[in-house]
Formats: sequence, C-alpha cells, structure tokens
Amino acid sequence: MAAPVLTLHHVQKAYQERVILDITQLELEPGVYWLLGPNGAGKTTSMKVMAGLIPFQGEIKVDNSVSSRQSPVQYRRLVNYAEAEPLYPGFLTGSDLISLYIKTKGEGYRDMGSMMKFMGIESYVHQPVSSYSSGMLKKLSLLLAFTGKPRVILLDEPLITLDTQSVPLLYTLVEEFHQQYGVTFCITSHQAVTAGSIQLEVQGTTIVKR
Ligand SMILES: Nc1ncnc2c1ncn2[C@@H]1O[C@H](COP(=O)(O)OP(=O)(O)OP(=O)(O)O)[C@@H](O)[C@H]1O
Repeated sequence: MAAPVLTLHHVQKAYQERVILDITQLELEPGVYWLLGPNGAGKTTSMKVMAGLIPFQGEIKVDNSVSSRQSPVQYRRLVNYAEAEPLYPGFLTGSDLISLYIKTKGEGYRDMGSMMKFMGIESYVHQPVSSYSSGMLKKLSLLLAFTGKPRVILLDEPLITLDTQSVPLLYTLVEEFHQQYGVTFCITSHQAVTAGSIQLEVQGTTIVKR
C-alpha cells in the first residue's frame, strides 16, 4: 500500500450550526479521484477545506508532514485548487494572473508557454479577463491550477463551460501530471470523469471510497 498523499484527521466543517463534513480519518493514496454526490452534498465544501481556503476543525496533512494548521503557507503551495466558477479582477490579463501565480508558487513541472499553447489560450492571454467568455475564463483557471509544483490538484467542476475539444486536452494533462510528476487529483463533476479511476462519494457528512 502506497503512503497517503493527503490525510484528513478529525475534520469537521459546519456552516453556522449545520455540520456539512465530519470525517474521523481519511487517507488518500496517490491517484486520480472523482468526488461524487448530489447537489448540496458537500463536494465544494470538501474541496475548499482540502485546499485550506476556509476555516475548519481538525487537521489535514500532505505526505504526513506538512500540516494545514501548522504550516498553512507551505500547505497551500502543495495543494492547488481550481474553483467551479472562477472570478478574477476584470482589469487583469491572463498573463498578469499567470505571472502572479508563478511568482507565488514558483517554477512549475512544465513550461507554461507550451501549456498555454496546448490548452489554446495563448491567442487571448494578453486581453483583460473582463473580455473573456466563461469557457475562456475556465481554461485560464484550469491552467493556473497546474502552476508550481503541487502534490495535489483539486478541480471543482472542471468540465462546466469547457468545449468538447478541450475536455480530452484536460484529461491528457491530468494523466501526464499524475504519471510523470506524481500529482494526485481530486475532481468533482456531475458528468462522468473518464480520467478519474478511483471514486469517492460524499454520503451524509462523510467521504467514502466506493
Ligand atoms: N457559505 C455558506 N454558508 C452557509 N451554507 C453553505 C455555504 N456554502 C455551502 N453551504 C451549504 O453547505 C451544503 C454543501 O454545499 P456544497 O456547495 O459543498 O455542495 P456541493 O456538493 O458542492 O453541491 P453542488 O453539486 O450543487 O455544487 C449545502 O447545503 C449548502 O447550502
């Protein structure tokens, strides 16, 4: 059995008094996970918790060493997150955002220029994001999730607004980053995710392996 990449220990998240997540222990070995569950089950909440973006009780560790609680900055460099509906200040260009991410996350596994070309965003990357369609914005946000040298990449609803030509490109990147760089993925989607071989399900307040 491979060592876990992500370990959730006594993780609890409540909005006001309502408990949304209550996970005693969950260990994710290296892999590509597809997080399933009906509307309102808690998938986005789980992603935000795992990304260290919202307050929660308990602790999450990367590689059993970097703690979301004790080393939040280092933790966030190791866990990248792409939101379901990304929002950025409209006056910034795609290039501004890419430069900012590279500055904070450091050099990536792959050259950003070739990834931009691969995802087909190089033709509009110098325009302000206020001029992007929702699909153009989505592609940019997905690309930003591949910056730096993360151990885990969380993709919340990556397929929404993505055109049919771009879906296999995303799967290729997921496969490459998993196989070549050992990145673990956790993907939420209401559509079948062919790249996701291991299924996780949000059941009640817990995440279980199917
Ligand atoms: N900021 C918030 N404040 C209060 N309640 C919230 C907040 N965000 C989410 N919730 C509630 O938490 C529950 C889980 O929401 P979440 O967005 O995680 O579900 P989801 O599984 O991602 O749903 P969907 O499939 O519709 O995207 C829902 O009942 C929702 O109303």
